[in-house]
Amino acid sequence: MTYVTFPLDKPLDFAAIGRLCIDLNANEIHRPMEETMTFTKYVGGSPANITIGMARLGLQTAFIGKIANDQMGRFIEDYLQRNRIETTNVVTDQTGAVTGLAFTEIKSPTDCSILMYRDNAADLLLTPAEVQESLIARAKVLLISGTALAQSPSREAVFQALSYAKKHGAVIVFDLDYRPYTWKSAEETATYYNLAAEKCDIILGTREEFDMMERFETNPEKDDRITAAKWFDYSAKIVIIKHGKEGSIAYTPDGVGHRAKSFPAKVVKTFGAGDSYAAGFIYGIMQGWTIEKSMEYGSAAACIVISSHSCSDAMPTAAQVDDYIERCNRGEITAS
Ligand SMILES: Nc1ncnc2c1ncn2[C@@H]1O[C@H](COP(=O)(O)OP(=O)(O)O)[C@@H](O)[C@H]1O
Ligand SMILES: O=C(O)C[C@@H](O)[C@H](O)C(=O)COP(=O)(O)O
Repeated sequence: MTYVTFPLDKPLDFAAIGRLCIDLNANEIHRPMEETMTFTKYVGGSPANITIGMARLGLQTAFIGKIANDQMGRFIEDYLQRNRIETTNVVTDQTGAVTGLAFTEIKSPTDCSILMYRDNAADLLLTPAEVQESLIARAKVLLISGTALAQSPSREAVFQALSYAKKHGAVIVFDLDYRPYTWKSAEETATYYNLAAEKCDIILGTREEFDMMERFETNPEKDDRITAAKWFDYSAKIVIIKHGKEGSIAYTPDGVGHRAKSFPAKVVKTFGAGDSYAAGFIYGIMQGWTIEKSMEYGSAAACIVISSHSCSDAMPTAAQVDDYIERCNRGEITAS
């Protein structure tokens, strides 16, 4: 059964809009941030990670965003280009804004946290006029990520991108990517998330992210089926609710709840799971695979990333995902 139809005549497989940042991941793991002395620098930002994931899987990709006019901004642009990601709509800020930083603390395979430095971050300064309609017109898929809705003018830039995507028939994916510290109030957050979600074909988020969106609704049992059903009255064809290690469930308008097996992983850190899962899942759906097979692919990609030190740099190729699945099926990989 096909739930989403992609405009196959378009040359660009995937475009994402939003945050381009830096991850500084603790080198000394299994200790708190207070005792961590050194970090390794990677490109970060959830939509950037997903785009890197899609490029590694062999797709034609582009990014729409704004970088700081500094060494960090140039590092990000160079990394995207080395990964064959089109940067014609990566705009350089001219106001002195800086690159957002995410310092990660890896206390244990299950206890990780992120300290974000996002004052005057360049990515939130992308304006609607800077979003290239011609790029979105070429794309089969546009991915938006919730954090870009947190402030103007990036919020308006995302809504402008959504309107171009609708006009030109791109499939729209919404990764909720809710980072509370970027927002002023819970009411504002829920309002803009709901307005954006109405326009999207595929919505992916954790149970906690959907809880935030249901602030003005009644779902006392936090029932995934009730959560998903709302969006089928708008544009959604697939709604995925993620439950960490327990796996995820994908709902479709026919009322089916699709589940897929998850895989064991030797976990180094928990973050990066959602981004790699999104890349693997969207890739699978774009290949015309079933929802279950696509979810399985996303889960395997997630296992590879959480077993590694980085998020972006660890994004697997298709051969690496296939190999991981085969090794799991042969019982060669066990959980940590
Ligand atoms: N510890 C784990 N072991 C195996 N797979 C995992 C683990 N944690 C996450 N995953 C996989 O990654 C997917 C997304 O993870 P999740 O933690 O829900 O997202 P996010 O990183 O956005 O919070 C899960 O549905 C699951 O397939
Ligand atoms: O999104 C960020 O700004 C930080 C990411 O690069 C990061 O490492 C991360 O948190 C990944 O998020 P997840 O995939 O939702 O766990």
